[in-house]
Amino acid sequence: MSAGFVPAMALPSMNGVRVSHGSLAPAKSVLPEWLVPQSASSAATVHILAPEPGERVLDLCAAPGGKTRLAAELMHNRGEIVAVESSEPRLARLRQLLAHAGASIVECVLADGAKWRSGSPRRPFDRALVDAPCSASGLWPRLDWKRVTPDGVAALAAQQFSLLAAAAREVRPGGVVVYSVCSYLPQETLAVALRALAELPLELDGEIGRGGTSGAGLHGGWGDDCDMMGFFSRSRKTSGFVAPWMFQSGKGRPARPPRAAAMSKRSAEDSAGGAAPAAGRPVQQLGSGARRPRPSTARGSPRRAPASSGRRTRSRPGSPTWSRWRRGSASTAGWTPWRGRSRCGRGPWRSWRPAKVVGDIRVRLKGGDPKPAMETQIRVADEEGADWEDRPTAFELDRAGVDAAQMAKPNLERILPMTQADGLEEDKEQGDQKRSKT
Ligand SMILES: C[S@@+](CC[C@H](N)C(=O)[O-])C[C@H]1O[C@@H](n2cnc3c(N)ncnc32)[C@H](O)[C@@H]1O
Repeated sequence: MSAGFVPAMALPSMNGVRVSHGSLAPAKSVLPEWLVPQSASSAATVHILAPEPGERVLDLCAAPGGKTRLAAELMHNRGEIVAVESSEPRLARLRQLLAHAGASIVECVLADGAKWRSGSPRRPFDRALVDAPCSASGLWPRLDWKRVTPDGVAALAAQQFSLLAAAAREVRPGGVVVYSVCSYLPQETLAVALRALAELPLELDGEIGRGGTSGAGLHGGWGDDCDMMGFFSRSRKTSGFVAPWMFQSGKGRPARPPRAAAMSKRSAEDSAGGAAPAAGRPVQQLGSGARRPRPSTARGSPRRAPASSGRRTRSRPGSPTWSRWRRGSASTAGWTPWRGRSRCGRGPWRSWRPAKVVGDIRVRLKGGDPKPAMETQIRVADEEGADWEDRPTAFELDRAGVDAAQMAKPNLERILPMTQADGLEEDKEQGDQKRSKT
């Protein structure tokens, strides 16, 4: 291990790494065939979905299949994944990739995910991933802004909602739905998630992240009802993503979430304030004003108190601003969903900024065959304009080491506390700003 490097248990447990310097091409040439490059955001999304061996999982927008493949891996190739894709050529790529990976539990289906029905209502899915088609604004600067129009974004948002509705329909009560897009735009992220919470029988896990959490273009506007996780990097080779945790309302919700302790979920009774919710109705009305009492967790430890109750409620369902978000006409005036240096300055949303960076995982490849080495850096910038704080680690890539690392627990425990601290910083900073204005 090189001097100055500290062990950071983070990296390999994500099952996905980011090559942040240079192109992926050299990385591919030194990576052994059995080690497949995947972006950190893609990997994290699947860890949020957290499929377990033996479960039934629905992947509604599956091709080219990186997330499906990782899901199959996390399930130890046991259980069932139905991977739906609407494009035939892309479905062919998906099949090829899965065959190459030996993921034999995946059934590939050519269909419009929004209309697809499993046909076996007695066997609903445990989890569903809606990795929806989007403007890909999070992929800037790879994105061609000319292709992104407000009308196009509105259409994508409508499609995302339809896909979410299909997922909500197919998932069992208590099952998990993860919605992810590579976009900063609130029409596709915030507005879709809010609409889903208001109109579908879905409920955010109120435990994770607390207080808006973690960049991703969603930092701030949600008070304590928001559970988002995002990775945005200021580096050029970056992708962003947003992944709200949601789960189907109703009985049967797991008392504790799989894998990440921080992802505990309310029981049906908790989420309805004492009474089990009626099936098919939204159980969480964010705009209702009243904050539910916070029950204790399944482990018996008290939940965190809300950081700043009542703060910034104007974007909640039913409010005029929320309606404007839905129509895509809301302005960001007086609302500060993003901080950080603007890298989106060329688009029609030039006043909107990328989220503050909350974390990034980088990998630098050194050496070559027969023993390539990876040098990883966990980087965090917790203030606007702040430079990265480097917490790198290095390890040698050999088959045994990587296998062991991939079996390790996901990195969410490490990332989530980071993002929670992030929310606290935000509270403090906004308080300071208010004070200096008055
Ligand atoms: C963001 S990509 C998904 C990436 C994929 N989950 C992965 O990890 O490789 C979105 C995919 O959804 C597909 N798609 C778009 N509309 C769809 C629909 N209505 N139903 C199913 N798939 C759709 C697109 O063809 C595209 O392959």
